Parts: sequence; structure tokens; C-alpha cells
Amino acid sequence: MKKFTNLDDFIGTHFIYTYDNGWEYELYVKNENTIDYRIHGGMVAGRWVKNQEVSLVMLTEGIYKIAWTEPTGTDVALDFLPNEEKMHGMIFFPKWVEEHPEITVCFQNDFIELMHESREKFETYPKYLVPEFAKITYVGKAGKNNDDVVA
Ligand SMILES: C=Cc1ccc(O)cc1
Repeated sequence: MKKFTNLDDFIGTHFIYTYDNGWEYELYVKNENTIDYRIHGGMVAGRWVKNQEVSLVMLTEGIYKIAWTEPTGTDVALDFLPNEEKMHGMIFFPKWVEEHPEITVCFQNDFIELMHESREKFETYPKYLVPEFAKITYVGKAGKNNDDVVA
């Protein structure tokens, strides 16, 4: 039986998923235009972010897209198919993040100025594109605007 049918089913959901390249991410759909996330494995493991503003839509029943641009200059587009326990991520890293990932490994909210300085100081192009499917390994209902999920 389908669990996700409308936008309200998606908002307030807490996901953990592992990309086919082994990178593990945790993402909480905080409300209609905000996410929190933490990166557990991969190039920038240890990075975490709260209150990232995003564009969030349901494309068709049970299929959702989240897209945003970060203070680092990284662009991200994610498609979630939670009823199939899978998602697809497309990450567009600026060249500087690929060359200096350690600068971005932090609680970004406390280092916004450093991200802005770094994106000016270092190179943007060519971008490093990471298109990957992921298996969703955890789905939890955390409610809206819960600050204890990614904390
Ligand atoms: C760069 C951030 C980011 C957050 C979640 C995700 O699945 C991919 C990238």
C-alpha cells in the first residue's frame, strides 16, 4: 500500500539514504521550503546544515523534487521516490569544493562568511557533477519544524 501520496505526507519526514557511490546522507524535510541535513559518509562527511531554504514540489503522486543553491555555490537537485525506497541526487560542486572539501566540513550555519569568502577566493569551474541513485534506509515521521532531528 502506498504511504506517500501528497505533499503533506512528505513534509516532516526524516530520511537516511546511501548513494550507490557509498556516500551516506540524512535529510529532514522541515517544512514547505526548508530542510536540515547531515552528511555521514563521502567526500564531505561531517558537514551539517540547518534551515537551508529550498524549492520543494510534488511532481506527481508520491514523487518529490527538492532543489537549492548553497552558500558554497554548490547546487543540488534531489528526486525522492519514497514508496520505492529510492531517490536520485544531482550535485553540482564548484571546483573549489572538490579541491578543498575540508573547508565545507562544519556546522555551516556558524561559517556562512567563510563559505562566501571561499567561493570568491577559489575557482568555480569546471564544476564537479555527481549524479547518483540512492537507497533510502530509514524513513521517520518527525513532524514539522522539529529542531531536534538534525541537531
Ligand atoms: C550538498 C548537499 C546535499 C545534501 C543532500 C544530498 O542528498 C546531496 C547533497
